[in-house]
Amino acid sequence: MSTQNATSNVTANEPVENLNVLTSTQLVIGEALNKLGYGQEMFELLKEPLRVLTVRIPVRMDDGNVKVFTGYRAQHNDAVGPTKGGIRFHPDVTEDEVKALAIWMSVKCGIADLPYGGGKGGIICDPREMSFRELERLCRGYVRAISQIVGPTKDIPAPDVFTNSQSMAWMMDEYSRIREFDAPGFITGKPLVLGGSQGRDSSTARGVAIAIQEAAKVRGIELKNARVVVQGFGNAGGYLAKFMHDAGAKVVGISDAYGGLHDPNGLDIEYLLDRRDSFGTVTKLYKNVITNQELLELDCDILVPAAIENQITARNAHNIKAQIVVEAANGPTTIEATKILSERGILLVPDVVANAGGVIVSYFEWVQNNQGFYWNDQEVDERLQKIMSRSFHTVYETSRVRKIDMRLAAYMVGVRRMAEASQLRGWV
Ligand SMILES: NC(=O)C1=CN([C@@H]2O[C@H](COP(=O)(O)OP(=O)(O)OC[C@H]3O[C@@H](n4cnc5c(N)ncnc54)[C@H](O)[C@@H]3O)[C@@H](O)[C@H]2O)C=CC1
Ligand SMILES: O=C(O)CCC(=O)C(=O)O
Repeated sequence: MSTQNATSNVTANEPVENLNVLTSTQLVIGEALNKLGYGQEMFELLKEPLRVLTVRIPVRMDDGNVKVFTGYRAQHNDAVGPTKGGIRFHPDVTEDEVKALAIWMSVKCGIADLPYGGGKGGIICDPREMSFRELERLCRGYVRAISQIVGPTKDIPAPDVFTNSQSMAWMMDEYSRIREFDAPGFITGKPLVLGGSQGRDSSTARGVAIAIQEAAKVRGIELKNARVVVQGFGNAGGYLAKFMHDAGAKVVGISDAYGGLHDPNGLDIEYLLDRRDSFGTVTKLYKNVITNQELLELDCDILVPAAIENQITARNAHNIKAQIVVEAANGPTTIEATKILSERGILLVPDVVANAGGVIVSYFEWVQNNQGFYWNDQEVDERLQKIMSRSFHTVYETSRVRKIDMRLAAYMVGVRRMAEASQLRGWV
């Protein structure tokens, strides 16, 4: 093993804040590997995905014209097992973003001790502007384009931003047709009747709620009447707002891509969920909306970014009022902002710990598909609870003992198994 500094080819003190999620992730990976005693070779292996496929997907639109979409599938590291991770449909998808998302999946699976490496997919598109049938054709076209590199024992996709159980159903059907056998274990997040798991729909938020409970406990905050702000009102944010409301907390702010709603006395979450569309949009129905930036700076006890990347940055980290920030979204806080929050004594529970509930129940779904025997709601929930609280405390203790922030602690915990497996396979 080389003893050279693992971060040597990434600039550590950039004068301008780094908003590139891939290079900023590489900094943390490098720092974690250094602390674990690994050198440059391991960093070279883990700093990028092993495989990234770029595909062009022609789709016949409803008006008769053909539109060609660009998509990606990245597989970070499969030393531990098949790669796993969601598929994102969003106009801002980039190759670097998909690569970073795949690396985060590896770290997440390492912390939760799931037998997977990380993968992720994305298509540059705006599903809010597409019809149901156009979306079906896009989902099927994407599966045809990536079918050679995915599969139940190779790489198992799942939902992410602007994809859902219907998208998974189409993708599973297309894969089953190509392979000429029924293949429910190819993808997770499916509808229940197609081999989905109880609890997968709400599992990301359920996991975030468990992380919030544990964080509140260590900070001595009562959840009852705690003021919570949630950015993003889709799968993760919507369920989370409901769980917080059900736990007796006061959800004083929520938002979607078009703005936020604020009521210091608590919002009517049931009503808002009822009025929300399938893309997690609700604020378009209101005149008095605040911006997403204003939302993040609201007076509250617990802040949950549950939308997209780079929302808490060096520009607004000094203005965050919450005592606890729990990342339901992937990558919502920059490295610079992580430092600022940590210096200000704010407890930041990072994405790779907090939002792992989704992939944990996806793993349960895959196990159930493989064994052909299905668990009830309670069995899923108990297993999820166990893994989530174990992950939280392992990372929290590492951060306390090493006197480092929870993000770096999480990476130390998360990369260890993948590094060891890569070494045992003789890759490094
Ligand atoms: N769905 C899942 O199982 C998991 C999701 N996540 C992460 O949670 C986050 C949210 O994902 P989902 O809830 O699944 O997506 P979703 O598609 O169900 O909802 C996304 C929400 O974010 C809002 N949004 C989109 N662009 C925005 C912008 N520029 N500014 C503010 N809000 C914006 C949308 O309006 C919507 O309310 C993402 O970072 C995703 O990677 C993490 C783990 C698992
Ligand atoms: O459920 C899964 O397999 C992946 C979920 C996901 O994409 C994520 O955790 O970011």
